[in-house]
Amino acid sequence: MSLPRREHQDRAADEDNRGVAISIDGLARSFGAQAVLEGIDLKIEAGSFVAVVGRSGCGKSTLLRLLVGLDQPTSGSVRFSDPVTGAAVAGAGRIMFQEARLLPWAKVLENVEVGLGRRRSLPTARAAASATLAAVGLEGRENDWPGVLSGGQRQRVALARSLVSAPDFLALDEPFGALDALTRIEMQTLLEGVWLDQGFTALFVTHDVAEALTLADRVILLEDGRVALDQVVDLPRPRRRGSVDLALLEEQILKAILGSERVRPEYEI
Ligand SMILES: Nc1ncnc2c1ncn2[C@@H]1O[C@H](COP(=O)(O)OP(=O)(O)OP(=O)(O)O)[C@@H](O)[C@H]1O
Repeated sequence: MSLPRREHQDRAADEDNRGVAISIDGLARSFGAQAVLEGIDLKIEAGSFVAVVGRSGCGKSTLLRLLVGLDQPTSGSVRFSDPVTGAAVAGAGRIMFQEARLLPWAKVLENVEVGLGRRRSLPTARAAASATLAAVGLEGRENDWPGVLSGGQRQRVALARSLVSAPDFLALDEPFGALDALTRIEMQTLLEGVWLDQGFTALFVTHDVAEALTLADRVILLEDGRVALDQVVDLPRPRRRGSVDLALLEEQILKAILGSERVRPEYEI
């Protein structure tokens, strides 16, 4: 099932846009003597899609965990605010991981309802979970057990569980990293569709620079605990995979990550 698409530009002006603006100031996190994040300063526009890339261990997951309140910073702050009034709002973000982390003893629909927290006892919970499941292309699979689903279908359920509460911010930690190449493209298209439709602010961690450029308005490179590159991706959607524009940006970001002398010939344009 496909979702209705709205143009990105239209969505920015849409009063129903529910994304929050995020202001990250001097955010630092150390584990013992290891300073993982050393002072991250970022302003994230409400409803934007920001990708975070960087070498393994540079602190991408640590940043996401701090943003959704799964961890506390050593210093610095994160502020979520209403884009219209500027008033601070309590962070109501959700996070999606590389593994679906479904409850094996609960059916698909119940797994989605888990995303509602205490609101799952409301009479509207079941309908909300069904509608969200349909929006991720799993209509009719409500009563399946997670064990019978493919990896891609399990990630669809995980996405539905993240979205059912209508979050204003969604953090995604390599959500498609374990999927095969074709399923990954399908999931990227699905995610872009629900993001365009629902207007939440998205922060997406990936090792795959091409994936970041396909989806994001902005690509942030983390290195040595800081933002080493902040690249705006001002290309129309849906982006054409393999286009020259994307390839040029990919080369630039890979050079920033690997160092220009270490970019292998296949990345040269
Ligand atoms: N709870 C923790 N206790 C101790 N060290 C931690 C903890 N969480 C993360 N680290 C360390 O912080 C560093 C950054 O980890 P993080 O998972 O944020 O990196 P990453 O960029 O997401 O890596 P990858 O791309 O491999 O997933 C690593 O050296 C890791 O061992």
